[in-house]
Amino acid sequence: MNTVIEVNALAKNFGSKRALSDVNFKIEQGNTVALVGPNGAGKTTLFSIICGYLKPNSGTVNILGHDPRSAPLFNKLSALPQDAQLDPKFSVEKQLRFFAQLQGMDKKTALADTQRVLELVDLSQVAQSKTSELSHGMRKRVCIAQALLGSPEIVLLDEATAGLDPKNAKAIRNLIASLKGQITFILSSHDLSELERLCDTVLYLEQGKLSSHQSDLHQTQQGSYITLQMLNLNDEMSQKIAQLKGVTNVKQTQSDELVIEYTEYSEPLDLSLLTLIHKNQWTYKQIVNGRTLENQLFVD
Ligand SMILES: Nc1ncnc2c1ncn2[C@@H]1O[C@H](COP(=O)(O)OP(=O)(O)OP(=O)(O)O)[C@@H](O)[C@H]1O
Repeated sequence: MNTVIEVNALAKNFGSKRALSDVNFKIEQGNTVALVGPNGAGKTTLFSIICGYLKPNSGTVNILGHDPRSAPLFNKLSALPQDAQLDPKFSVEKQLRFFAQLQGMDKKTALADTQRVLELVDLSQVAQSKTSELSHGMRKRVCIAQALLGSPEIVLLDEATAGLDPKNAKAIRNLIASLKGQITFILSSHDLSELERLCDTVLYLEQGKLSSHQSDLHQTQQGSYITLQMLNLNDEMSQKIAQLKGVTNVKQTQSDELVIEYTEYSEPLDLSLLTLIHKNQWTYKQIVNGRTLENQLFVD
């Protein structure tokens, strides 16, 4: 695997405010990375440094073997900033064509690529509309289309689906999923279930520090946990589940949800759980192998 982004001892201050402190991580080619953390954790600052919009106070960032601001990265890294703006006076097609030509495409290629990316975000029908005539969600999708112009190797999307209705949010998730592996994505979002479905790596920032860096999110976390949602969950159920062979810990994470930690035993735990539920005539809503990203990050 090739490392496409390497960040070492990164720090960024705004005056006396320390926004990032000693951040270190590596991202491999084709990873889909979730950048998560509470408000003010430093996500946008980190994005801005990787894109070259901001300079760090100290530390290094290496992208495809180059400094963030260097010419060889032109066209290889693109980004959708959180507050991306379009010019309201021009049509969607004209703006995207302009950005494509800025990337060095001739007029004909720029038009073809504009049409390609508009199709990807399902907006071909508004190509001739001015961006001021579009809804917020449509403008967001135009900005995503812009980030996909050319053939970027790395795409950073800050809150790509924020403000989109469920159908369009799903379409954008499907689009990202379809490009997974070909493009290295870094996605920032407060929607953990969305990131969980799309990402294989998570960077968790808290108060400017990277407090968790997990690779192979799904592979490493599955297997030793089961997340169980029960109807009318009560203490007796938790206690009986805790007594099953192989179970090492049972934690209630929501009013109807248990996260069960276990070590492998000859009988699969999901089977013994189902038998126990059936025997006691309890009703379960869902049994899932592994833990949700939310439980991985916020429940010890
Ligand atoms: N231009 C700036 N001037 C001063 N302080 C700033 C500036 N930009 C960010 N900060 C501060 O740096 C810290 C990190 O901000 P940042 O915007 O990177 O957080 P974030 O994780 O993106 O937050 P959110 O989830 O709310 O978008 C915050 O304390 C913020 O107030």
